[in-house]
Amino acid sequence: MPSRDSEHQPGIPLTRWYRSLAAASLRNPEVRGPARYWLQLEGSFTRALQKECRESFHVEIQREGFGRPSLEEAQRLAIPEREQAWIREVRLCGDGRPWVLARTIIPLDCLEGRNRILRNLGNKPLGAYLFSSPRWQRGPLETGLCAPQGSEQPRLARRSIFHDGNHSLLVGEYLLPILYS
Ligand SMILES: C=C(O[C@@H]1C=C(C(=O)O)C=C[C@H]1O)C(=O)O
Repeated sequence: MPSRDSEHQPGIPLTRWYRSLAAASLRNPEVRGPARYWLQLEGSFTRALQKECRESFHVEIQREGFGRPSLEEAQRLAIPEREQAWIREVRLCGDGRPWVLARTIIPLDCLEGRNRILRNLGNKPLGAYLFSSPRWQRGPLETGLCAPQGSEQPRLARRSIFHDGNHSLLVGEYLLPILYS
């Protein structure tokens, strides 16, 4: 069954998540179009975007701090419903314009020890940290269908959990149409 996330903050669209691209395609065949490459890319999204840039790539923080994840996110991460987490929302920008919105939920127990650095990433891409260490393993990619907003807002998204031993964090990436059209 797809899961519906209904408590998101402004900027990140309401999104219905599917276990696979095939399952999402039954609702919206657009996932099989040019966006498919980005939805299924296994390696670092940051690195792949950097390669597409002609001039520059940067991460722009939209929101970073403690907050309450949505109920759906808490369930996905198997953390208590009302527990605070570190929430990071950024725009990944190529050649001066945003290409992707990203929302990351980092549970409290994932911010301890060497992972304390996750609270101080600032404009450094999270992907660079996650993919620089073999400790972090990515779980399966989910495909998201976003509630309709403006024509320049995300319609499609991807999400996965990264695991470091017993600790997990949830990274959602929302593709702006300019990335693939
Ligand atoms: C997980 C990755 O990290 C990217 C960088 C992010 C950030 O800096 O907050 C957020 C999500 C990703 O798009 C990746 O590069 O694959």
